[in-house]
Amino acid sequence: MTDPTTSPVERAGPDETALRVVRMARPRWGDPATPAQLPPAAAALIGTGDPGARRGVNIDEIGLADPHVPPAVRAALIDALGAEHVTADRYERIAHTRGYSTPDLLALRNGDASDAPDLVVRPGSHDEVVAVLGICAAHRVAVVPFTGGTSVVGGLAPERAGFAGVVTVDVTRLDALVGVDEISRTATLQAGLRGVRAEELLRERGFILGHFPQSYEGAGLGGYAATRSAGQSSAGYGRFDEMVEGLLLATPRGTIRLGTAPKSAAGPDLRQLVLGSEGAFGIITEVTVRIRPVPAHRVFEGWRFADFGSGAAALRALAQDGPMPTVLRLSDEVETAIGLTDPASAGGDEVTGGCLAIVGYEGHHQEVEARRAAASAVLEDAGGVALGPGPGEAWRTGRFRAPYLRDPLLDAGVLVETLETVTYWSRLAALKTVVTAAITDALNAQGTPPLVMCHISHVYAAGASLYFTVVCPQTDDPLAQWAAAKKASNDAIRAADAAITHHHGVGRDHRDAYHAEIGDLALEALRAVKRTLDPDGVCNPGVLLGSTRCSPPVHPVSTRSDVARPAGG
Ligand SMILES: Cc1cc2nc3c(=O)[nH]c(=O)nc-3n(C[C@H](O)[C@H](O)[C@H](O)COP(=O)(O)OP(=O)(O)OC[C@H]3O[C@@H](n4cnc5c(N)ncnc54)[C@H](O)[C@@H]3O)c2cc1C
Repeated sequence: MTDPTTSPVERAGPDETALRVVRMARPRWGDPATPAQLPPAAAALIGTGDPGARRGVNIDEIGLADPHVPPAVRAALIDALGAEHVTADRYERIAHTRGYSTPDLLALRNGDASDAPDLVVRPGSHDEVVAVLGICAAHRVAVVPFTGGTSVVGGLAPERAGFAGVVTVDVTRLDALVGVDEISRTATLQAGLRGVRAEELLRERGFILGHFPQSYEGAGLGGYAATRSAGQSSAGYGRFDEMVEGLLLATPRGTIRLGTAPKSAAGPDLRQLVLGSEGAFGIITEVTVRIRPVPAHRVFEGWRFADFGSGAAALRALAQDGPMPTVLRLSDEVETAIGLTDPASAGGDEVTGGCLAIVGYEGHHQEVEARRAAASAVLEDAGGVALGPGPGEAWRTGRFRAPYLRDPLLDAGVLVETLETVTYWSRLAALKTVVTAAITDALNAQGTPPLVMCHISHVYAAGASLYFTVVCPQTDDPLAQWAAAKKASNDAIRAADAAITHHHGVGRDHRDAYHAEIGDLALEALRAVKRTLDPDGVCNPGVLLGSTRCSPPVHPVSTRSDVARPAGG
C-alpha cells in the first residue's frame, strides 16, 4: 500500500492520459515494451518453481491451415479495398485469432490457431464495409467484425461449418473523429478508433468520453458498442451503452443509421438492438457519443470497511441516495489482502485488513469538493474509515497494469481467469457465496484449490455487478480445468437468477446461459431480426444467437446458385 499522507498531485503517475495505442504481441497482453514481472512477494506467495515452465510455443511454432476462401472472393475483396488491405499473412491471421480470455491464450500457447481467419481485410470507409459484407454474403463466407480483439467470451471465434471460409473485418482504419458538437456535447467517432486514441482526439478539443475499461490499451469504440462495455468510471459517466446517442450499422442488406435525436417516442429504441449485438447483425462503423469537458480536478481515495457486507451497504447508500462519486468500487477481504487493487504491491506485506473501497471524483473543483464531502459523510456513517488519497492514487496509476500480470502467472503454471455477473442488492451477498462455492468446489475436485477474489465495480440504484478473479495451480490440461470451473459458475449464476454477464458480453462462452436467461420466444425474435438483416447468416455465426436457420431468400445476392447452404443453416 502506498503512503496515504502524500497528496494526490504528488502521487500522480501514468494514467489514461499517458497511454498510447500499442500493438500487442498476441498471445501476450499489453505494450510489449513494458512487460510485467511477477512481484517477488507474489511469486513467493504462489510458490511457483520455474517462472517460465508453461510459457508455451513461440509464434513460429503455431500450426496454421492454408487459407481456403474461394479465389473469386479474394479477387472481389481486392477489387473493393485494394490489395494492401486484404491479407492472408500468417502473422496477421494469428494476430486476429480469437480474443484475450485465458482459454484463448492457453489455446495459442498450445500452438492451436484453428480459429484463425482465412483472410484479414481492413476497409477504409463505411461503404467499403457494406461492399465487404455483400461479397461475403454472396459467397457464404463468414465475417468476424474485429476492433481491438480483446473479447473474453469467445466473440471472435465463429462457427466455420457450412461456410466457404472466414474473413475477419478489422475496422481499425476507420479511425477518424468525424465531428464534435460542442453545444450538444456530443462527438461522432468512427468505430475503429481505439479507446486511447479516441480520448486523445477528444482531449485536443477540451473533452473526454470517460470510458476506461481495464482493456483500455487494446479495445476500441466498435467493440465497446457491440458488447455494451462498462468502464471503471461507470458510477459517474455511465456504461458505454448509456453514452451512445447514435450509430451507423453496415449490414449485408445495406445501412441503418440510428439516433436522429437524443430521445424519441417513435417506436422502440432501435439503438438498443444494435448495442450488444456482437457483430451478429452487421458491423458498426460510427458512433455518436456524449462527451464532457476535461475534468479540472480529480481526487481518488481509499476507504476501509470491516467486511464486505458493510462496504456493500455503503456503496448501496451512495447509489440509491447519492451523491455518486465518479469511481466507486469495493474489494472483498481476499482481494484486499492480496492487494489486487494495486498490482505493484500484489502479494506484498502491506496488507490492509477488512475490505478496501476506492472512491474517485472528477469534475470542477468546487463541485468535486462538495460531492466528496457529502459522499464521505455517507461512507463514514456506514462505518467506513478514510485512508486518504494514497490507496486511491495507487489504484488510479496502476489500474491498467493488472492484466499484465496474467502472462507471467500463466508462464509459471498458475491458472488465472476472471468472470462477472450482476444482480439486485437484495440478492448480492447470496450470489457471491454461491458463485465462490461453485468455483471452489469445481477446482478442489481437480486437486487445485483456488483463491477466489471478488469486487464490486459497477453500482446502480437497484443492484451491482460482482467481478471474480480466480487463481490456482494449473493441471496438465488447464483448458479442461477452467472449463469445469466456468460451467460450475455459469450454472450457479443461472440458478441464482442473476444475469450471465454484466459487461463482458455473450460471445460463444455465455451463449447457452444467455438463451436460457431470455427464453425461447425472445431468442426467436432476435433470430428473426438477424434473418432480416443477414439472411445468409454470415455475420459472426455462432456468436450471441447460435445457429440461425436461413429464411427463404429476401435479397438478390442470396439467390445465387453458387452459394452453398449448410443443412439447417
Ligand atoms: C484484460 C482485459 C480487461 C477487460 N476489462 C474490461 C472492462 O473493464 N470492461 C468491459 O466492459 N470489458 C472488459 N474487457 C472485455 C473487452 O475488452 C470488452 O468486451 C471490449 O468492449 C471489447 O472491445 P474490442 O474493441 O476489443 O472488441 P473485439 O474484441 O474486437 O470485439 C468484441 C465483440 O464485438 C464484435 N465487434 C467488434 N467490433 C465490432 C463492430 N465494429 N461492429 C460490430 N461488432 C463488432 C466482435 O466480433 C466480438 O464479438 C476486458 C478484456 C480484457 C482482455
